[in-house]
Amino acid sequence: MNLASNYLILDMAQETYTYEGELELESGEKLNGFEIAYTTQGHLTPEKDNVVWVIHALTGDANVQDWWNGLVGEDKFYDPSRHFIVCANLLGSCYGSTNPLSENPGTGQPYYYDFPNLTTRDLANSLETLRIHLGISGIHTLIGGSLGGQVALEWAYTLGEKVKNSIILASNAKTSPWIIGFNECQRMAIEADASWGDKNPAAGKKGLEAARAIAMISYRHPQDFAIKQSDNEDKLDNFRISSYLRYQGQKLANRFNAFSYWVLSKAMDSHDIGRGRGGVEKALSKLKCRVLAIGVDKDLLFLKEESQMIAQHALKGTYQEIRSAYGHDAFLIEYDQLQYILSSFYLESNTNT
Ligand SMILES: CC(=O)SCCNC(=O)CCNC(=O)[C@H](O)C(C)(C)COP(=O)(O)OP(=O)(O)OC[C@H]1O[C@@H](n2cnc3c(N)ncnc32)[C@H](O)[C@@H]1OP(=O)(O)O
Ligand SMILES: N[C@@H](CCO)C(=O)O
Repeated sequence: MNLASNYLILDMAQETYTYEGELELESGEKLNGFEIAYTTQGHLTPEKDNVVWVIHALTGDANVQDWWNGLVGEDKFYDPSRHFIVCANLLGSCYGSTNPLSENPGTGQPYYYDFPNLTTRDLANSLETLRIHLGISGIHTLIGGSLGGQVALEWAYTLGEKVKNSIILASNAKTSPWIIGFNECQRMAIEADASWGDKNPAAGKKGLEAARAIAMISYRHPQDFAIKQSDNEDKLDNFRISSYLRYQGQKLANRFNAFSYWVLSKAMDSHDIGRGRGGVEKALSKLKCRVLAIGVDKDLLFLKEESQMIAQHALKGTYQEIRSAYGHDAFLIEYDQLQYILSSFYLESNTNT
């Protein structure tokens, strides 16, 4: 960890934080200790005013400079020579944080199907323990897309004045029935795999392939597929899009597992910033930070209207839009537009990072 260094440390290695207490979950269950894998890049200024905390999406990890390499890294918009960049692997995910394949301290065996249900609020609470551990008193910018945006919004609510700017990309304040429906179809695909139910890390792997293929249809726009996956020659079968979706399914199943996918997709379903707080609009109006909600014009999953709604009800909210045929995944890809939108946002408030 580079918190106290006087020197620029641009290299980043993943570290693990262990929380030894009990995390009380919204479900009423308790997680008896957990680990969070995280990375930091750059160093904290003496004023501790340069923290950029990034929260990854459904299948991301703590290595933000890899999956957001057009935005984070040396000479990029968020640059470790100026910013102290933190990214943690979400609880439940399989990239180093406690997840269903981790050992259940109660049994000495992996949790598998006994891993508790998590909500986006639980995920935010687990990040809060890491913030305290790192001695970060204030966050200049909290930023995340999709599931990461949901967790960021939840966390911004409880952080209050400890966060100055929240940037919520292709996300929402409450998960819509449309998104829950997509997630349910994906979990049905996992359940339809005969190996689901086995106590084995590979259980549900074929089902996960199908789940990712279903998800890809929601992450892209028909225009993107028309451009990239149309067949030129006359065909009766073996269409290009079929091989693309199968390939994407295999690619994910080779780097992820069905247990973490299940837990995180359920967490996404649970998201509702207004639960127990008098509703979504009231909760948004209580956010103390500036909120930049960025929608994607062709996002078929997290509709741009949902981002607009965040900006409309947040006390200090702004809406900006990415125009992209990629659809939902544009927030991971459209770097030029993102840089322009982010620059304008910081210029407007004179809160240069
Ligand atoms: C350890 C880790 O990897 S963790 C973190 C990485 N992932 C994340 O953070 C999650 C967020 N990232 C993502 O979801 C994705 O990486 C995105 C959205 C940014 C980009 O998605 P991609 O799959 O790279 O892009 P795209 O949809 O263009 O697909 C390209 C791939 O499909 C293949 N492909 C394209 N068309 C076809 C086809 N018709 N048939 C078969 N394969 C095809 C390409 O060869 C390419 O393969 P490759 O990934 O092995 O190079
Ligand atoms: N493509 C993203 C999901 C959409 O936010 C991911 O795999 O994490």
